[in-house]
Amino acid sequence: MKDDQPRGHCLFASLCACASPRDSNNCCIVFCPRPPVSPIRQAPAAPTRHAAVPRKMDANIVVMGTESVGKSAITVRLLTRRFIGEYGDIESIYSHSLGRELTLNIWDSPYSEDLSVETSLFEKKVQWADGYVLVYSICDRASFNSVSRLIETIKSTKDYVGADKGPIAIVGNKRDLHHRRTVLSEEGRLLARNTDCHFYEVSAAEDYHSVRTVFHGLVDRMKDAKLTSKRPLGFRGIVRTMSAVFTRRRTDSF
Ligand SMILES: Nc1nc2c(ncn2[C@@H]2O[C@H](COP(=O)(O)OP(=O)(O)OP(=O)(O)O)[C@@H](O)[C@H]2O)c(=O)[nH]1
Repeated sequence: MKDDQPRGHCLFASLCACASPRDSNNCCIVFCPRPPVSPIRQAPAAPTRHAAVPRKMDANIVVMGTESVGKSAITVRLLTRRFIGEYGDIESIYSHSLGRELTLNIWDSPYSEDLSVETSLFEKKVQWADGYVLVYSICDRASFNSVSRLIETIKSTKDYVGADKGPIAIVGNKRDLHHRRTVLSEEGRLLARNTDCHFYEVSAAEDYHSVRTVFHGLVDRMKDAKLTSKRPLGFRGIVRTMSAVFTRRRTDSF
């Protein structure tokens, strides 16, 4: 797509940081209403008299963690294979095709200390999610501590479906900054063992494959759990939620 062309149906083209062209399947769906984002797990197969057409499944993953741990960097690395250094503070849900069978929806939300925003969004995230990527920075002890609290909060949320059906990956990011490390790998591993989660260390800055392993591992576990229907949240519901966040932010900045 040329730079001077209009960006498809994107409602917020000037804000949208999505690197995918508007007419591809991998698109930032908060801003572009075209790709389906229904949390319904299995789209009905088209009726056919011939051999069975594989059903496309949706897998929803929420990426959480405190400020600047690299949530957006990890998400963008997975989607584009690139590390661009600086990322906007934009609440986004990205849709990404994994082969013909699966669409991965990834909800990347900037950290907010505004508890009223966080609390109202948190339950929606848990309701929506099939799996979780909880990120901390290996150079930031407070971010690691906050992952423990996040796990407790997720597990105590009424819509949480349990570790088998809602797998959680604990991800220590910024492994390239090992000279500034304040959290040992062993601590991450131990936390994962004690909380029935899965542990990874990655560098969004330097390594695509470690990031890919996190998401693919999670998806494999979700497939194992045979995704079941959850209460639909609906695309409109999510867009409204996002709009509320943007409105609030814009107001707050004055
Ligand atoms: N060295 C290094 N820097 C990283 C890595 N991942 C992210 N960063 C940097 O860390 C900073 C924060 O990254 P973001 O991806 O914006 O972090 P975030 O968690 O999404 O931050 P919020 O949206 O503010 O909550 C940026 O300056 C990134 O360039 C990494 O693996 N290594």
